[in-house]
Amino acid sequence: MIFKKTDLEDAYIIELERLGDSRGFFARAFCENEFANHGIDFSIVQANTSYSAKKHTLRGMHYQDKPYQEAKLIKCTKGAIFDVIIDMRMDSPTFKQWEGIELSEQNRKMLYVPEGFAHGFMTLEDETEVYYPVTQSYTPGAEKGIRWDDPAFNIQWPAPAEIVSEKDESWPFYENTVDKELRHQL
Ligand SMILES: Cc1cn([C@H]2C[C@H](O)[C@@H](COP(=O)(O)OP(=O)(O)O[C@H]3O[C@@H](C)C(=O)[C@@H](O)[C@H]3O)O2)c(=O)[nH]c1=O
Repeated sequence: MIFKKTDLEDAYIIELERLGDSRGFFARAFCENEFANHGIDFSIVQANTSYSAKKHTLRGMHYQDKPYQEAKLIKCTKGAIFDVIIDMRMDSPTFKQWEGIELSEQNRKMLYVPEGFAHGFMTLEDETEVYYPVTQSYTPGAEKGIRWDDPAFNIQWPAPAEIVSEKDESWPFYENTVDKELRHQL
């Protein structure tokens, strides 16, 4: 696995290290030891698949509150997404910064999302599937979100969002509530 630092502290783009032969190639999609070599303890407790029928469906921006924070390893197995993370850790040098990367069936890249980051994506093709192991069980009471179009972050999505869930439409704007909640947790 090839780990490449992103501009955000502790987040990585991971590319496959292909061992090719006449059949095709073999590559690790996860390796506990290689993660440990990068200082990451990634203990999978759940793995999710999401399917979106339509291009420009947007899911996000999601995270779980302390003590249920989760790390995620995002891989697009069919179609393509613009995957976005925001560093929500108040003590991080990249606090409140966002980064986006295209993950696709073709490029086979993965994004390692550390605990304390909000995560979301926009599909770039119809019939897109995303597969992602996570390090925490789903905890509905700890589910949090911020709006994908929040001016506090100004995420540059590649297209207007066409399909968004009611839940994602109803997340608060950061400056109104999230900032106060996060400060309260410190
Ligand atoms: C996330 C999740 C949802 N659900 C249920 C709740 C609901 O009935 C249905 C759909 O949930 P949501 O609308 O929250 O699904 P979705 O908007 O796809 O949520 C996901 O978005 C991406 C961006 C992430 O980063 C994930 O961690 C997760 O938050 O599935 C579970 O049972 N387990 C889970 O782990």
